[in-house]
Amino acid sequence: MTGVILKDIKKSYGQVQVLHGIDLEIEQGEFVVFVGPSGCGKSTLLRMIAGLEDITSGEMSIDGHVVNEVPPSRRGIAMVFQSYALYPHMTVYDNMAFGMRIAKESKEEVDRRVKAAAEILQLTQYLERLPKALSGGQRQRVAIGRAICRDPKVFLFDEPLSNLDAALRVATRIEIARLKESMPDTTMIYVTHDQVEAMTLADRIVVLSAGRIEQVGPPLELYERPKNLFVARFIGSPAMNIIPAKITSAGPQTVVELSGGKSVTLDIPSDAGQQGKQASFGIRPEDLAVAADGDPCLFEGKVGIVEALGEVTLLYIEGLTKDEPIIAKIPGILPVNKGDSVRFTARPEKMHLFDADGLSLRQ
Ligand SMILES: Nc1ncnc2c1ncn2[C@@H]1O[C@H](COP(=O)(O)OP(=O)(O)OP(=O)(O)O)[C@@H](O)[C@H]1O
Repeated sequence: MTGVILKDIKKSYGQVQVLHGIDLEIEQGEFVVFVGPSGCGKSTLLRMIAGLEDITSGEMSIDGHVVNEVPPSRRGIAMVFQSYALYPHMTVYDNMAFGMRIAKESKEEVDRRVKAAAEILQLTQYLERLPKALSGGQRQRVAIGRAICRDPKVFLFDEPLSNLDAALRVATRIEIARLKESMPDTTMIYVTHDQVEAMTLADRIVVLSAGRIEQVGPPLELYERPKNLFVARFIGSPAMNIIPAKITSAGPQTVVELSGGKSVTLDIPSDAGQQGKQASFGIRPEDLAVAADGDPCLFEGKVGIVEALGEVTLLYIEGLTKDEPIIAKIPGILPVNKGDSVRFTARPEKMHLFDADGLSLRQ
């Protein structure tokens, strides 16, 4: 069964078009995360699903019904924002019960739903407290609890963790993962800037750029098989290294010459028409390794900066690309110093190649 369908959804503010035709089908019970650079239209799209923004053109359905003209209160959605917006003079219990009391639910039903939501979110012991006596993470859980009590068909989250400090973010993210498990039939749509939230919570990630969808897929598919340079650079942190290259031989395997002169053979096929064309070679920092004797050398580079984090060492290698250094993320502690020359290797299946238009040549 389908949860939310967007067909050629466009949005303009006056003369400025911010969404250029979004097509997306979200299954009932799916957890979908919207990511993309600031200003790409994530929040606008979410607010259009909520009914807080008009749809300029296109068709939107929720649960099989076209909702373009349906007001927010009748869409069966609940939304959790960055700012928790709790009533400061009401207890946690009353904050969560408020919407149901307005809707004239029976006292027993209100009590049942508040207690069930508090149980899911581990808020039972805080029900009599006022919001000011809670941490930021607990307050956000109350805001989520209030939304659960409305028993929505679709749950919308607009960067719900961005006001929390690092430790609370992790704890609350885990609460949201648990919430997803406990509400398997509820469709969830979540906007975030945070890679870890997107990678860990999503069934599918939607990558947006300048009001268009770049790619939709499960997190690891986007990580391992980005369709284009934009997604390759956007998913993963530190970002994928991109080295300008020229295709010197096309065929079942492709041979490229990296800027710097090194020749690399990739297990990626290319058409004869690619011969002689410019391309971009991609390798993730975590897919680079220091070459041992006998390993094929991908390239040799001089180390500019060493960041020893204990768990991993980040090496910034200079001279291979004009603007940004190549980054290598090597597990553990490495006896390497600034100025050392290091030979790197990588497994062929971890290499990426993009044509002159930025499209991946991997099938
Ligand atoms: N009410 C408005 N009037 C005019 N332009 C708007 C309005 N709301 C948003 N925009 C513009 O629409 C574009 C998309 O904004 P939106 O808030 O959806 O981006 P976003 O991807 O959520 O960004 P961020 O990650 O910074 O929150 C931006 O260029 C923004 O300036």
